[in-house]
Amino acid sequence: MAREENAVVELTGVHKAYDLGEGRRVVALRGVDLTVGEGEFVAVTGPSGSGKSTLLAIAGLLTRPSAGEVRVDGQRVDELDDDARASLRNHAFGYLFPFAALWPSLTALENVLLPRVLAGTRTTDDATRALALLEEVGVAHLADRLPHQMSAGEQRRVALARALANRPRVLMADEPTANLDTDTAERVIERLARLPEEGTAVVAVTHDPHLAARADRVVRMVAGCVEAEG
Ligand SMILES: Nc1ncnc2c1ncn2[C@@H]1O[C@H](COP(=O)(O)OP(=O)(O)OP(=O)(O)O)[C@@H](O)[C@H]1O
Repeated sequence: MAREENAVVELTGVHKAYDLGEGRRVVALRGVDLTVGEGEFVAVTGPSGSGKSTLLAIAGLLTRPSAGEVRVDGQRVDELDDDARASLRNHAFGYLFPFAALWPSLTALENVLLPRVLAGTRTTDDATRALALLEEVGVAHLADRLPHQMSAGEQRRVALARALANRPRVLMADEPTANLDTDTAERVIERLARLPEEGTAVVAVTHDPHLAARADRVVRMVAGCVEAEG
């Protein structure tokens, strides 16, 4: 298959089977091709169990495919060792899940700074930028709060700020608006929609038509295959 020049993440012929033990397995992906271009916003939709989260986990280097190829900036990454994949995750990817998963003993600001510490790339203006990221999603006034001192929606906004701390090449978002009130969901969608112009591509698994409507491309999964793109 011809490779696109500006592709950030490329999946080619990706299969994924989960082993349930005793010889049983579930086939989650059946030969998926997906290309995410630089600064592109891709929404992934489809019924429950169709393989959306598995696709996101493989494209985000959180899971290895059973077969097929995964490339980041043109380089094969499915066969890299765990350390190299972890380093790439820290430097090139941001992640957003339907739960905030903040570090409970760190304040909101410290949570946003954490990816910089983990990537070993901290600079003196990080705190200013972290505060600006919190400001963009309307929670800068909570910078000193611990996660348990914030509402679930506030924690999710802190998690979005944290996902952007390393200026990722790609943000992998799994149901980023699930269980959020309308205002918070709208705020999250607006922030995601601005990322492409900042050079960050977005892959968002979603059931939310408001979010899908803002994407450059909608990929629909059915039974482990990409059904259609629109
Ligand atoms: N860790 C796992 N072990 C075994 N089977 C799994 C595992 N994760 C997912 N599966 C199975 O793989 C298939 C695809 O699951 P996946 O979570 O990717 O679907 P999805 O489209 O994201 O679903 P949903 O919209 O319900 O979150 C399903 O049949 C699921 O039961």
